[in-house]
Amino acid sequence: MTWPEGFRSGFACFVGRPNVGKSTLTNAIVGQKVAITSSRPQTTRHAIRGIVHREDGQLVLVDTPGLHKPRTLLGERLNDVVRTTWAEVDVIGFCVPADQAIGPGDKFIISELRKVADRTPVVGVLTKTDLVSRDQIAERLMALSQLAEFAEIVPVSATKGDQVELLADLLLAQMPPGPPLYPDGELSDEPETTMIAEFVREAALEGVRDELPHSLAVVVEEMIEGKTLQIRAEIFVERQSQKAIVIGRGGSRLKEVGTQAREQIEKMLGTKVHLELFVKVAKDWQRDPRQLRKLGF
Ligand SMILES: Nc1nc2c(ncn2[C@@H]2O[C@H](COP(=O)(O)OP(=O)(O)OP(=O)(O)O)[C@@H](O)[C@H]2O)c(=O)[nH]1
Repeated sequence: MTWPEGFRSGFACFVGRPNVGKSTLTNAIVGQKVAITSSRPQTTRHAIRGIVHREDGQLVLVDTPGLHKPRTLLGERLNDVVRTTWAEVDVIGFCVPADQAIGPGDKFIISELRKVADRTPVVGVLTKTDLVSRDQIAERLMALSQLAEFAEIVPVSATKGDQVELLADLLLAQMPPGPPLYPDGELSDEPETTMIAEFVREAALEGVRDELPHSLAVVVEEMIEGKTLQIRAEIFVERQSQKAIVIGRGGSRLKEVGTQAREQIEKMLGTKVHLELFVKVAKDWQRDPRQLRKLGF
């Protein structure tokens, strides 16, 4: 396989105590729209939180549950999952918040990190820098640097967007050379996305096939991971009259379509799904190349 010269790709995760800003940072790095491929990524067993597509590389951010002091067997199992993730990613971002002193919780995590991933580069991330003074930032950076051997140390504010780009650069620099792991941009290349769209299409056509011959297309716009997988899909028809058919009296048909499609999707993915459907009129979409591509033809 060939890929652009100098291209890097791989997996990263953020670790740290609860509430240090890992999720906010992930969203800031990935951008507004956290476009998740699915609950079952192909190259990793871990939930993907977001993918950064860049000219020079691709950064896949994965989720890890928090590490706890195990008190139960379940706690131990959970910690095993955490450790497996740590051992499998290419770089780890270790987060501590600028508005709190480094404490025993941080030291515990770092020592555990070192046990399972002693060769994985760790980038020290000082989060929430907008909450403190410059002096305080400098002090905290010093303290952080004494905690462990970090490949890099960087102060960021996810809410202000300060240094977030730099952090992405630093993480990417730790990735091995390699091709993109996931297709860029639109989700339509994902086999699972295609299948989800197909389920919705099938359900929408059920019983009204004759009234809507072929003039119906479905695009999965967004999938967001969570306790339930949130899917937002758009059903495209050509004319206003067709829109009315799909929606039905008081939205009754669309509701049925949603229920039927959701059940199929849940069966396929094995997770709970919240499916939101929108019906749009795309006039003459069958003759517009740009629209066609968007609709996956
Ligand atoms: N001022 C400020 N607040 C932030 C920043 N990043 C996160 N926060 C806030 O800190 C809180 C925790 O942020 P999360 O991103 O949920 O933290 P987390 O580490 O993912 O938390 P867990 O999921 O519990 O592990 C939220 O109220 C955020 O709004 C930041 O850069 N600046």
